[in-house]
Amino acid sequence: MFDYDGDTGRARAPQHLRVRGGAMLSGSIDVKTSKNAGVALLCASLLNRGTTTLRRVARIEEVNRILRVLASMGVHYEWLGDDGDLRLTPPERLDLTRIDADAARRTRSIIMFLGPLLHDYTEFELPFAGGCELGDRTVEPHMVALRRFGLAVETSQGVYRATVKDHIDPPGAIVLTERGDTVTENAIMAAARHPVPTVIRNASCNYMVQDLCFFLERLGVRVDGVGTTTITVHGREEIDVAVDYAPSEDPIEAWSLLAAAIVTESEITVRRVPIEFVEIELALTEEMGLVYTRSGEYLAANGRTRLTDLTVFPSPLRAPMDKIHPMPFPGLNIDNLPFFALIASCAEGSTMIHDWVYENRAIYLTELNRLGARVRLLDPHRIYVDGPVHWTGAEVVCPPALRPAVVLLLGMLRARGVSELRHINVIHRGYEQLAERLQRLGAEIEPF
Ligand SMILES: CC(=O)N[C@H]1[C@@H](OP(=O)(O)OP(=O)(O)OC[C@H]2O[C@@H](n3ccc(=O)[nH]c3=O)[C@H](O)[C@@H]2O)O[C@H](CO)[C@@H](O)[C@@H]1O
Ligand SMILES: C=C(OP(=O)(O)O)C(=O)O
Repeated sequence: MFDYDGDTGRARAPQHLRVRGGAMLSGSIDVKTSKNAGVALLCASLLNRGTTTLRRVARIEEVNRILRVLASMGVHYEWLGDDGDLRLTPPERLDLTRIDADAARRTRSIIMFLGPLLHDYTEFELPFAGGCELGDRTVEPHMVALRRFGLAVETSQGVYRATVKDHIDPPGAIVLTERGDTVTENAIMAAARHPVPTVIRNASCNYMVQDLCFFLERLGVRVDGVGTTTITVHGREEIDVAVDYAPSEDPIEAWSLLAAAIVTESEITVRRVPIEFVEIELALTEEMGLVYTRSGEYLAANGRTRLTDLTVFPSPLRAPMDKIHPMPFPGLNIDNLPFFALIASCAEGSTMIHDWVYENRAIYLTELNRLGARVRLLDPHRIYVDGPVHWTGAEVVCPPALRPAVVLLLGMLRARGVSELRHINVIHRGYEQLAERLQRLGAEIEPF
């Protein structure tokens, strides 16, 4: 399994990690900005004729892939310094005939080009959306929403062939058939340059959608109802603004780091946690026995998202009374669910975890059994996790899914002896220098 270097486009050799488990972690660590807002904002930059500057963007493969696609269409981008500040300058007209299909097929986020592109292009092709292997992920809700903006899509030979009608009736109120994050973002971006206000119902109000709305406000697009499931977008036909925006911190990275502390029974402080987006995870884990303190709140650089610093302490955990399951925000985030397999393995008793969202993701969590965990697969969506576990080192190949791969790495931090995690490139898709940052907290990890 090879991955590609975002800057050079060259195939990267597989990378592996050797982990000596058992080290206690200590100190504090800052959460980086989110992958999912990062990719949405890169797509949203296509709405703007002016220069888009994004601050502290996570330097991860998912971002690199979208950048490669944007560059292949003629967008000029440059990293400004070493802090992840990124400037994007669009060409007069995009060249949609030369899209980097290889980079595009490696990400699902490419689907979010549809909303911005339908404003200026009447016919274009995009490679099929790809990404982690989590089972089928529908694109139909995107098509249902975007059809109202005149988009028709035929699929053949690995591409979406899009045509856009010249004249459409105002879409008015759109009811999304799924409360998905990227479908909401696509509908918002389609509405952002539509001259008549569009109401979007059953909208996701998750963190990346909020960041996108805050960004659009900076572009002069009024968005009412941010943070609720009914959003009204007051579009502007032309957007030509030199915009500067800083997306907020990643609740999934925050929860990954808190899970690292829990599994290693360490005391660490995770700084810059977007608290609103991990509140349920935290409340649930508190019920399981987690002891933690939180600082006062302060605002993220976007001026809107509330952040806090969380310090977790070694705590004896017990299994929760009820099953753990995800829900659209404000529910427990589906991308945080895999970390509960790890947390439940540290708790006394049996925990049922129900992943109704993805067809394939729960299955990968049984890989924890190689480290001594007791994860029983009831069906493709439900697992029972028995704890507490005596973790032992093992050699494991990363599953082709980001979060389960990180869950394995964190399990290895606790496992007695030496473990090897192979083909960790999948982790680079969503985490910047995770191994190095864990090392700084005291984890004994060595790349090879
Ligand atoms: C780039 C990005 O932002 N990715 C996130 C986004 O992907 P994205 O928005 O693309 O998620 P999908 O549209 O694939 O939805 C995930 C799964 O949930 C199902 N579904 C979703 C909503 C709903 O109301 N009913 C329903 O059944 C879908 O059919 C699909 O099987 O949201 C996912 C679910 O939160 C997260 O895991 C991804 O990290
Ligand atoms: C499933 C995920 O994201 P994506 O939509 O990018 O595949 C994830 O972040 O775990």
